[in-house]
Amino acid sequence: MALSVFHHPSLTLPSPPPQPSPPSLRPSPSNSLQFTLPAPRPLLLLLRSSRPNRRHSSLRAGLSSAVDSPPQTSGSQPEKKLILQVRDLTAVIAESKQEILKGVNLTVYEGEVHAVMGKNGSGKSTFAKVLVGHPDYEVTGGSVVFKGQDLLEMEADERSLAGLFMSFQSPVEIPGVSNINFLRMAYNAKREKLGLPELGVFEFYAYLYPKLELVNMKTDFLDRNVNEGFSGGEKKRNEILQLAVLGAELALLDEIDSGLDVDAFQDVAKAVNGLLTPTNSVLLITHYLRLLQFIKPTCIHIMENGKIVKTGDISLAEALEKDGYEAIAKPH
Ligand SMILES: Nc1ncnc2c1ncn2[C@@H]1O[C@H](COP(=O)(O)OP(=O)(O)OP(=O)(O)O)[C@@H](O)[C@H]1O
Repeated sequence: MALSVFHHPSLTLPSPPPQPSPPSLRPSPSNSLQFTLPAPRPLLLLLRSSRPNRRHSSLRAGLSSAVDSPPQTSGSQPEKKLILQVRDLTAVIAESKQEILKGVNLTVYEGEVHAVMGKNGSGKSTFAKVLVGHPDYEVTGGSVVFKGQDLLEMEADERSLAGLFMSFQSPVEIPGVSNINFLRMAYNAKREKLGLPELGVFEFYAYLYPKLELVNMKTDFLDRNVNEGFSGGEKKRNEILQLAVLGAELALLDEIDSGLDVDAFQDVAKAVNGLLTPTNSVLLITHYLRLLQFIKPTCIHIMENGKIVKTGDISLAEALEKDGYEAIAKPH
């Protein structure tokens, strides 16, 4: 799921590209859907449920030691804006109350790319999903400040409108909603929040078309239902298309490199790099050094058993590739 898009839509709306090809929207019954969908809370659709993820009342004291990014500024350089500050975040699975996050600490400044690595089941995806307010999880302690606001007090769609985007490891299918309708609804919801007029079908297509090129995606995918029948690689491209359209000040990208063929991997990595600006930030979850050689991280964090246990530079991922987790993921 971003505009140079990583910018807030209001700041980055391009002037309509000259003579876009007419949208491949046919005045068919299926297309009429796009005009009749209920008021857009499209990001909630991606979370599968509209159950809000409210902060648990019994907040506990932090459990782990802080592991932040290295110092961000030096000497006369202008101070960077703090985008995300996670302190001692704990969370459980809402249904079973099993604790998954056991005190996560992480600080992200504007323009930074953070990578979170870790063994299967260590809690990486849960961390990202908790940040976007996924209803499967309940926060039990700690704090998250996003651009100066208490993120945990915000509903999932408010988080998205505030500039947080997540591309899911297993993107959800949304039957009955075409990709272009979904994108337009989500984008117009952001514009509405900014007090901007909605974009009509043709205006939106003009805005969308260059982004399709960015991710090297065929227009055929616009008329198909969101992710329905998409291959794994097509879903990943579609996630990055969503990001390109919606923009984000912080994009959480969960294993965008998994299941991609060589060409798709390069397209996706290039597209993410193309969306990076000095003022937006990315948190990448990945298992592979290869992605981090394309999208250069500011820092790499290793998550183990629901905590970040180590933070370093690219050499951490290199050591991991060479020696595996046992060799490097020792709590300090
Ligand atoms: N909704 C859920 N219901 C039951 N168990 C869950 C749920 N969400 C997460 N878990 C469990 O929490 C643990 C952490 O899962 P998570 O998906 O965050 O791991 P991960 O580090 O992203 O793993 P991977 O690298 O395999 O993607 C796992 O043991 C997982 O089975």
